[in-house]
Order: sequence, then C-alpha cells, then structure tokens
Amino acid sequence: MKISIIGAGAMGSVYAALFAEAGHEVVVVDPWLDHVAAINREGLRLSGASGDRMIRGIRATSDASETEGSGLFVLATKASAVGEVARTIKPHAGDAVILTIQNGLGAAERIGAHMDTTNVLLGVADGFGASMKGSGHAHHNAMKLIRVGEIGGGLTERLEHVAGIWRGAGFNVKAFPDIRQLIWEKFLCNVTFSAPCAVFDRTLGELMSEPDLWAIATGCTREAHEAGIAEGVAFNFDDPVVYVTAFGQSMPEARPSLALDHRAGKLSEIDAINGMVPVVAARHGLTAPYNQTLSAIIRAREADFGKVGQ
Ligand SMILES: NC(=O)C1=CN([C@@H]2O[C@H](COP(=O)(O)OP(=O)(O)OC[C@H]3O[C@@H](n4cnc5c(N)ncnc54)[C@H](OP(=O)(O)O)[C@@H]3O)[C@@H](O)[C@H]2O)C=CC1
Ligand SMILES: CC(C)(CO)C(=O)C(=O)O
Repeated sequence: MKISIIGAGAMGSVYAALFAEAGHEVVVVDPWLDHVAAINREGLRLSGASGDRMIRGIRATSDASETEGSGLFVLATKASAVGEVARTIKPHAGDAVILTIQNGLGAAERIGAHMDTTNVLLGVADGFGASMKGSGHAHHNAMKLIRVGEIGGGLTERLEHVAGIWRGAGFNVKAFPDIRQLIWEKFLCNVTFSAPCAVFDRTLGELMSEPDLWAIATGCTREAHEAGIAEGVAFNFDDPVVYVTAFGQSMPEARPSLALDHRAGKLSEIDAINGMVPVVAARHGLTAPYNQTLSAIIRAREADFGKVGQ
C-alpha cells in the first residue's frame, strides 16, 4: 500500500521507517529541507528500541501532491499544524483513510475546519520517547502502544483494517470503541507534566518529588479531570492523581516533549494541552486557574523566542 506520513519528525520518522521495512511504498512530507534531502540521498536512520539501521527507499518531499494515490495518510505533526496539513492534503487524499496521532485535544476539530472528517481516524501514541538526532536521523526509547478509534466511536471494519496494517509493520496497536476516553486519559498525563515540567525545568520524577511543584501539577490534573467529567468522558478511574502518579513513575527520567521544544527554542503544543483546559472548563461554567496560569507563562516565553539579540 502507498502510505503517506505528513510530518516526518520524531514520531513520523518511526512510522515511516517501520512501514517501509514492512514493504509499503512510503512518502514522507515535511518542510525541513535538510531532512528531506538526507532521506532521499542516504536513507532514513532509525535508532533506539527497534534497532539501529538505515532504511532506504522512502520518498521524502515537501510537496504534498506526491501523496496522490495513497491508501493511508498518517498525520504526525504537532497539534498546531494538523489544520494546515488537512488543507494541504485535501486535494490529494481521495477516499483514503487519514489517521491523525497527536497529544492534546482538538485534532478532529482542527481537521474538520478544512475537510470532511468522514475518513478520519484518531490515534494516541504511548511510550515512544522519540526525538530527532539531526537531519535524516530519528531515535526512539521505546514503542509501547498506539491506540486507534473512530471519531464517532465504535469498532468498524476499516478501523480493524488500519490497525492490522500497523500490526503488520511491527507496531503494538489496539482498536478501541471509545478513543475519546483514551485521548482524555493521555491528556490528563500531558496536562500534569507538560507545562509544569517546562515551567520548572524538571524531569517527571523531579516534579513528583517536590511537594510544592507536585501540588501545582496535580492542580492541573484535577482541573482537567473535572472538565472531562463535565464533557461526559467516561474515565476508567476515580482518582486522577493516582493515575497520573503511576504514569509518571513509569518514566521518571523523561522530560515532556513540550519541555524539550522549549529547550530547542521551538513553539510548543501548549494550546492543545494545558491551554485547552480553561477552554473546555468554560463551556461548563468551570474555571481552571492552574492551567490558565501555567499556559500564560509558556505563551509569554514563546513570545520571546527569536527575540534574543534583537
Ligand atoms: N515524540 C514522542 O515521543 C511523542 C510524540 N507524541 C505526539 O506526536 C505528535 C508529533 O510529535 P513529534 O514527532 O515529537 O513532533 P516533531 O516536532 O518531532 O515532528 C513534527 C514534524 O512535522 C513537521 N511539520 C510542521 N508543519 C508541517 C506541515 N504543515 N506539513 C508537514 N510537516 C509539518 C515539523 O517540521 P518543523 O519542525 O519544521 O515545524 C516536524 O518535522 C505530537 O502531537 C506529539 O505530542 C505522542 C507520543 C510520543
Ligand atoms: C511524558 C508526557 C506525558 C508529558 O506530557 C508526554 O507524552 C510528552 O512527552 O509529551
């Protein structure tokens, strides 16, 4: 099958590599010209949990028209870019299934602003710890699980088919009837660790070991949990702090990708993560001061990116 990966960053590169190794025709679309050139010239190097090797035969491009004829699109950009990606692939997507995998909330809505979402599936990726080592080289610490589901819920034949394609490429993938619940459960983890670890420059473990900082982080958790319940999310647990604590304990050395983006001077996904909590809370007459405050700090920092030396 021809599979197009839009956004060949850390996660998109892992997807592209494994699909290509499984024999699929893979096209990656990314604006990073050196990365695109390196993949076309030497291949894509993937190192880490799945081994260290160079994968040749992936077509890299910045031109979305090269995705024409794909049976599957995987949107692997940051949350902020998925609307723009939907706009660019729309003329080339035909009847292909589009699977979008982001942290945070709102991917379906962002896509829906530009195209019909009938063919769109949602995914949640857990436990990859992926990062770019340089152009043409991605690394991942693990490859735990990808959960996929229909926007409107339910288990469909096409969902199982897509899950099967991923499984055939070596991913641990599960199709779920209520992907919204899983997106929200991951969202609680992101909300707890993303902005707090970035603002206080801590790893997950360090954040959890400092009572003052952990009180702020779990303030974010509780606000998001309350907003989710108001939205009708059927969480699989009663105590959100117990849930996020277990998550944090499973990777104490990690730094959230939002914090890594800041270290690299890159804009983050704050609007889809902590920044979404006050937005959802307001729909139900609730407030979210912890998330609002930390999001404001993150946005203020981002407004200063690029100003150094000016
Ligand atoms: N990294 C990880 O371990 C995990 C990440 N996730 C989630 O997966 C998603 C992807 O994350 P990650 O791979 O780390 O992010 P990266 O920033 O590494 O990769 C995103 C890539 O998309 C590119 N891009 C931006 N705009 C467009 C566009 N319009 N068309 C095509 N490509 C574009 C970016 O280029 P440029 O940088 O030039 O903008 C970048 O190369 C995020 O939502 C993240 O939260 C989830 C679980 C784990
Ligand atoms: C560790 C965690 C949950 C923090 O948000 C994550 O998934 C990330 O790196 O963004």
